[in-house]
Amino acid sequence: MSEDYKIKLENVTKEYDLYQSKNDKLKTFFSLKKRHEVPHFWSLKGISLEVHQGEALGIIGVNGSGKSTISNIISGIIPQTTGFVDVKGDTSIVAISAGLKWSLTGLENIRLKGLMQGLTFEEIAAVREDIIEFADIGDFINQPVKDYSSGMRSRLGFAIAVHINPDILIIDEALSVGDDTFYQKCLKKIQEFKKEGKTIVFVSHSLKQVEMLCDRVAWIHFGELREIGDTKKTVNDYRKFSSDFKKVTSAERSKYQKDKKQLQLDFDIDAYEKSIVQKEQEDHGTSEHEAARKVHKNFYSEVLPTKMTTLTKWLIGVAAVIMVFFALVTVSGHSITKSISDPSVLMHPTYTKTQNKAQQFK
Ligand SMILES: Nc1ncnc2c1ncn2[C@@H]1O[C@H](COP(=O)(O)OP(=O)(O)OP(=O)(O)O)[C@@H](O)[C@H]1O
Repeated sequence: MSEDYKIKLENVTKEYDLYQSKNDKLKTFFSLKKRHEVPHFWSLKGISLEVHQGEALGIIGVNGSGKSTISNIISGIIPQTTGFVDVKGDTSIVAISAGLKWSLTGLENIRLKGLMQGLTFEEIAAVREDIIEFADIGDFINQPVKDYSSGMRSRLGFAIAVHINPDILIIDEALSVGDDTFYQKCLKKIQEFKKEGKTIVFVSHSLKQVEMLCDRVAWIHFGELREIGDTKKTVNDYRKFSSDFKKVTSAERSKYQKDKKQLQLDFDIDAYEKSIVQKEQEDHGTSEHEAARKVHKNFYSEVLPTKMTTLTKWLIGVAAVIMVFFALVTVSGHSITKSISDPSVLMHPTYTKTQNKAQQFK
């Protein structure tokens, strides 16, 4: 892979823990046992791809294959579990389900997204009218977004995203709602973006839209990159898979999906890391130790731990015990040395001076 990229993903995985309830989540968080007891699902099983400046990359795949997970990782909405992610520039995501704050009005959302993108108040004011005109939602701009129809939300989300001037535009199923006039307006805007040399990631189930807009396409299949390359070839291969899949019996279809999902449940991250180490050794002739060190660094250095390690849990436990001890020492009125030599005194507080005096006059 070259360094001349706008977006780079290398061996990216995403794991979700499948907790039965919030209680289970809390228990696992504080548990000192290994968390392997919780079933977990690997939404991405190691994705590597690059998107270049001025390129429009389409992402296609069946429902639940991991397309939105990828677009959300690129946008910085969710972190990857392992792997290297580098995005050079400001991203703006347009997704049916992401971006807008429902309790705020349309106008407040324009301000919020503008500020989040790093625009000044003057810059926001300069594009505000264009956004309102593009979104075409009339007086609703002063209403909370929760009162909008899904089409209105989508129009506003798209209008904001394309007017706050991002380097990278990520469009996740945003064109599937809204009427034809708005759709044509969006297509025109995306084409303008392309002409300006901006980078686009386009997630869609509409193969026609993908063919019209994308220079290359990545086909994601049950968490894996099944194919990436020329739009026509990749889309045709995907069409062939879909039509072949429709021809088999529904029992065969369910079995195929069930088996694929099972592989996502059984995915072994350590074995995957080892396979990358092996490839690194073969490709660069490095020693196993050196390859393992390099791969491990790229695999985990980017990722903030989302779970407490056992050591952290122990340290928090010890800190809690010390805090409780000092609280009891203070309340009991005994000295620290006495409390350490005979902790049972903590259960028998000393009398205060006033109480002692009161005792004398009894
Ligand atoms: N928060 C979560 N917890 C558990 N599993 C999740 C979570 N978010 C996504 N998943 C699972 O990860 C897999 C990929 O989801 P994702 O939304 O990325 O797929 P998709 O290709 O965008 O699907 P669609 O085409 O239906 O939008 C799915 O099996 C989904 O159930």
